[in-house]
Parts: sequence; structure tokens; C-alpha cells
Amino acid sequence: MSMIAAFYGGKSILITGATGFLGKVLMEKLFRTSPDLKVIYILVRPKAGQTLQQRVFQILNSKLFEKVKEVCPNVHEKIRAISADLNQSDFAISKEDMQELLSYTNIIFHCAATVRFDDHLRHAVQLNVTATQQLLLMASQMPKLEAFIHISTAFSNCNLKHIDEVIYPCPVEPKKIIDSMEWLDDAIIDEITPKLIGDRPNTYTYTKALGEMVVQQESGNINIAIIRPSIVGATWQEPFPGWVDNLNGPSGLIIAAGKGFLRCVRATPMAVADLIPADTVVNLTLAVGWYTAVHRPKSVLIYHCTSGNFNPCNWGKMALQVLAAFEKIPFERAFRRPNADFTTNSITIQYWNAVSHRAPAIIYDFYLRLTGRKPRMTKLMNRLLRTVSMLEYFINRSWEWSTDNTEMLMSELSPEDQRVFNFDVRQLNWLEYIENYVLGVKKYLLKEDMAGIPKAKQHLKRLRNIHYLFNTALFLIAWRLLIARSQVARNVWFFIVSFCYKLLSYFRASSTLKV
Ligand SMILES: CCCCCCCCCCCCCCCCCCCCCCCCCCCCCC(=O)SCCNC(=O)CCNC(=O)[C@H](O)C(C)(C)COP(=O)(O)OP(=O)(O)OC[C@H]1O[C@@H](n2cnc3c(N)ncnc32)[C@H](O)[C@@H]1OP(=O)(O)O
Ligand SMILES: NC(=O)C1=CN([C@@H]2O[C@H](COP(=O)(O)OP(=O)(O)OC[C@H]3O[C@@H](n4cnc5c(N)ncnc54)[C@H](OP(=O)(O)O)[C@@H]3O)[C@@H](O)[C@H]2O)C=CC1
Repeated sequence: MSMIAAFYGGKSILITGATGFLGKVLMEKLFRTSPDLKVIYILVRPKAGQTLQQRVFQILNSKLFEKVKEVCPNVHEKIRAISADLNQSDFAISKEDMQELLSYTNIIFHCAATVRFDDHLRHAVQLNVTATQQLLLMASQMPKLEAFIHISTAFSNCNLKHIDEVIYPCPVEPKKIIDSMEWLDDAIIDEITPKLIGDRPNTYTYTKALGEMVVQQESGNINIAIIRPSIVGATWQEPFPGWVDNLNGPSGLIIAAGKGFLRCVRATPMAVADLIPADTVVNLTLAVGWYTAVHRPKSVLIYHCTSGNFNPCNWGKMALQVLAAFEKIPFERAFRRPNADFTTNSITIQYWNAVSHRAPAIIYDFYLRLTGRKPRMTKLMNRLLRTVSMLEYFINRSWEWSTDNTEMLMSELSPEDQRVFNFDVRQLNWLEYIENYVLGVKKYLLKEDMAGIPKAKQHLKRLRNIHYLFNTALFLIAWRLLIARSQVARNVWFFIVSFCYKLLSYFRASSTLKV
């Protein structure tokens, strides 16, 4: 019997960010392995014209929850969606709901965050720092609370090369930042943002670091732990391989590459691609929840959830694996054939962006205009290149994360728990994982039918022929223009033609002699 699964039995669990990518996988695993848990409270905001109930209904009816419904048929009775907006004071939770949360919650998993790299500092601070502070205040009033698990990111200290499982202080205290956001206007915040984030690449990593400081400062008597996952990718094994439901991290780029929009990037092939499957993060998170509640460590323990030091794979190798997966599982209606060129040179990437990305987009838009349709490719390409430029920081560097706490926890688990809550990525086969990832992107993000694969392969063949034809025509035109203008080019051309002619005569003569 799994001790961790048994631990969550009968518990009231509060999850923030349960409608997000990681939150859903966390909720699914909890219901599947501990169907006898009492209730999961989720803080949800109404969104895109959907009520809370509609949002919960949509989640429970997704493919992700198919297995859960078998082991926990009354799952919908065990989810209690609470209307909340983490941007509001007291999260805009009603008095009755707040009272219920304070009275019964045993465990908190704090997953909610803004993960946008370019979010305005005010908003990023509100969600990633102030909301964390407010949640800790709530937690301090919960008599039955056993553990508070905060999800941060391995990149909260990406300004360092070697990162230990400790909290590194930021120069300006989080409380001062929170206060200043209340009275500074947007223009001033914009001006001071680069100074505040310093050598971090964006407001996301900076505010996640501030969030960790808040956790440490406000921990009081609460049993707290912090999980720092690296780049979270599709599920590896559970509930099934390849599940993914948003474009963050590599998923959007896999689409862009598979559809042939993105063919080259400024990336370092040898840099470590520290991807971590979502189910691995969730397994570690649940194990940490159990360990923190049962063993009550004296200080806030931090757990790195990374793959680099256990089972490293670099971007170069990963891109080749992605390309190999596209051969087997092509995406429908690709714009161009997938390709993966890497350069670290900023001039080369400018050239490639012009020739390989912008020029085909402009030509395609010209074709759309000619055929009476609205041009859209140039706009799409510009947005894609902007996105890629924001990810460049992470694909041109390698980091070392120490994993002493994570390894310690692994050794504390019983063999059964190590199996049920597996977070040992040494067992991960990257080739297999990437293939399932690409399959998952095709099925769950693009919603493409597997039956369309032969047609997609045909389409790629056609694109390859068009590519060869186009290049040959371009070469002949360029050469013809050159010959018309340059004596040297003409001499080279006549030399090549006469050389080929002589070679042909020689072979013809020697074959006649043999006969
Ligand atoms: C698995 C291996 C990968 C290999 C890739 C394929 C290789 C094949 C060969 C290809 C050729 C070369 C490619 C090689 C690629 C090399 C490897 C790249 C791997 C990618 C590495 C990712 C690194 C991530 C680092 C993360 C570190 C921190 C991790 C965390 O803690 S948090 C989670 C990370 N957060 C995010 O990812 C959020 C990022 N997104 C944003 O911040 C914003 O969306 C934005 C980029 C600023 C854009 O904002 P906008 O206001 O412009 O609008 P919007 O958000 O509505 O989106 C605009 C359109 O762009 C689409 N989109 C959004 N995100 C992505 C994305 N990550 N990739 C691609 N496209 C994205 C969005 O859908 C919109 O589309 P539209 O509606 O059609 O306009
Ligand atoms: N994905 C990744 O690569 C990594 C993620 N992480 C961390 O993991 C955690 C989860 O990330 P992930 O699941 O990928 O992110 P998502 O963007 O998928 O989910 C974010 C969640 O936060 C909720 N949320 C955002 N704003 C509010 C608000 N004002 N009120 C209530 N809820 C809100 C969202 O709700 P709604 O559905 O209403 O928008 C959603 O449920 C984050 O803390 C992130 O920093 C760490 C490392 C890597």
C-alpha cells in the first residue's frame, strides 16, 4: 500500500491554479491515487463567458480525467470550486467560503501564477508575490493545516549558473516592492523595471524569486516546502503519455516547427535542455506534501525538479529527435517542410530570419492577396519571432541545479511509493518521450486525426518537390543574370560546360572500347 496515497485519504486539499496545465495533472493524480480524499477545494475565476461550474465540467469531461472517472465515479462531488480572483483583496472569496476554507483545509498546493514572460511588473507582482503573501496569511489562520506546498520555478535564480536548494535574496525586499506597486504609476514602473529585474531576463523569473522570499519570510509556524520545476513538458507516463494542453514552453515551438513556420533559431545545440515531464513534477509535489506534513522539517525545504543532472539531453539532440518524430507523425497542412538549424551568431540569425522566415511569409501573403484573400502570414511570423526571441535566453545557456533534497526524498520513499509517485527521471527515454510529446501536441493541442497522417506525408513530399524546383529555378535565374553581367562568370561557365562535355566524351569512348 502506498503511504503517500493513504496520507491524502480523508484530507481536504486546497489547490490554486487548478485550471492550469500543472494544476489539472495534480488534481487528476490525487483523485486517481487517493479516491477516498475528502474534498479538493479549487480557487477558480469565471473566464471567457464560462461560469465556475462550466469550467469544472469541462475539465472533468476532458480525456485527462477518463481514468479518474473509473476509480472515483463521484469525482464531481469531491471538487468544490470556489469563486476567487487572486488579483483581488481576500481573493474576492465570499465570507462563507472563506470560513469553510479556513476551518477544514489540511494541505495547500499553490500553483497559480502568471507565467507570461512579458507581463507588466505590477500584474506579475500582484499574482506571483502579493497573492502568495495573502495565501500564507490565510494559511496561518487554518487550524488543521498540515503542509503548504509552493510551486516556484528552477529559473527563479537564472541569473546564477549553479543553483543550490536555498532561497537567494533579491536586493530590494518584496514588501517594499509590493508597497511601491500600490502608489507608483505605470510609466514609472516601466522605467524602473529593468533596474529591478537586474540580470534576470523577465518579470516572471524576478517575481517568482520575490515570491520565494515572501514564502520564507512569512512561513511562521506553517510547514512549508518549495518545488522548483525546470521547463515543464507533456506527461511522460501518467495518466497517459504525451498529454499537454497549452502552448507554453516547448509545446508552441513544436507546433511552429512541425508546421514549418519555424526552421531556424538562435540556440546553442550543446546547452542542456532541462525539460521535465508534468507528471514527474506532480509526483514529486505529492511526495513533498506527504513528507512536509509527516516529518515537519524545521526550515523551508526547497526541491529542484530538473532533469539535467540525472539524465541530460541537449537542445541539438532534442531538435533532431523532434524532427525524427515529425517524419513519423507529420502535422497537417504544413506551410513548409520542418527543419532545425541552430546558430549562435546574431548576424546569421538575422539573415535566416529574413530568408527562411520573413521572405516565405511575404511571398505567401502576396499569393493570398492575388487570390483575393486576407494576408495573415507576415503578422503571424512576426509574433512567432517575438515569442522565440523571448525564449532565446533559455536555449542558449546551461544551469546546474543541486538536487540533494530531491534525492534525499527519493531515498525516504518505500519501494511502492517510488513506483506510484515516480520522480526518477533517470528512467526516462528521451527519444520515446519526445515522440509521445509530438503525438500529444498533434492530438490534444492541434486536435488532428491520426487517420490524416498519410495525407500529411503526401503534402510534405509535395512541399519537398516545390522546394527543389524553387531552388533550381532561383539558381538558374541568378546564374543567368551573373553570366550576362560578368566576363569571369562567363569564363567559368564555359570552362564547366567544356569540362563536362570532355568527361562525357571520355566515358562514351571508354565504354565503346570495352565493347
Ligand atoms: C521539446 C523540444 C523542443 C524542440 C523544438 C522543436 C525543434 C524542431 C526544430 C525547430 C527549429 C528550430 C527550433 C528549435 C527550438 C529549440 C528549442 C526550443 C525549446 C523551447 C524552450 C522553451 C524554453 C522555455 C523556458 C521556460 C523557462 C521558465 C519555465 C517556467 O517557469 S514558466 C512557463 C514558461 N512560460 C511560458 O512559456 C510563457 C511564454 N509565453 C509568453 O510569455 C507569451 O505568450 C508571449 C510569448 C510573450 C507572447 O505574448 P503575446 O501577448 O504576443 O500573445 P499571446 O500570449 O496571446 O500569444 C501570441 C501567439 O503566440 C502563441 N504562443 C504563445 N506562447 C508560445 C510559445 N511558447 N511558443 C510558440 N507560440 C506561442 C500564442 O498561441 C499566440 O498565437 P496566435 O493566437 O496564433 O497569435
Ligand atoms: N509550465 C512551466 O513550464 C513551468 C511552470 N512553473 C510553475 O508552475 C505553476 C503552474 O504553472 P502552469 O500550470 O504551467 O501555468 P498555467 O498558466 O497553465 O496556469 C496558471 C494557473 O493560475 C491561475 N490564475 C492565474 N491568474 C489567476 C487569478 N487572478 N485568479 C485565480 N487564478 C489565477 C490560472 O487560472 P485561469 O485558468 O483562470 O487562467 C491557472 O489555473 C506556476 O506557479 C509556474 O510558475 C514552474 C516551472 C515551469
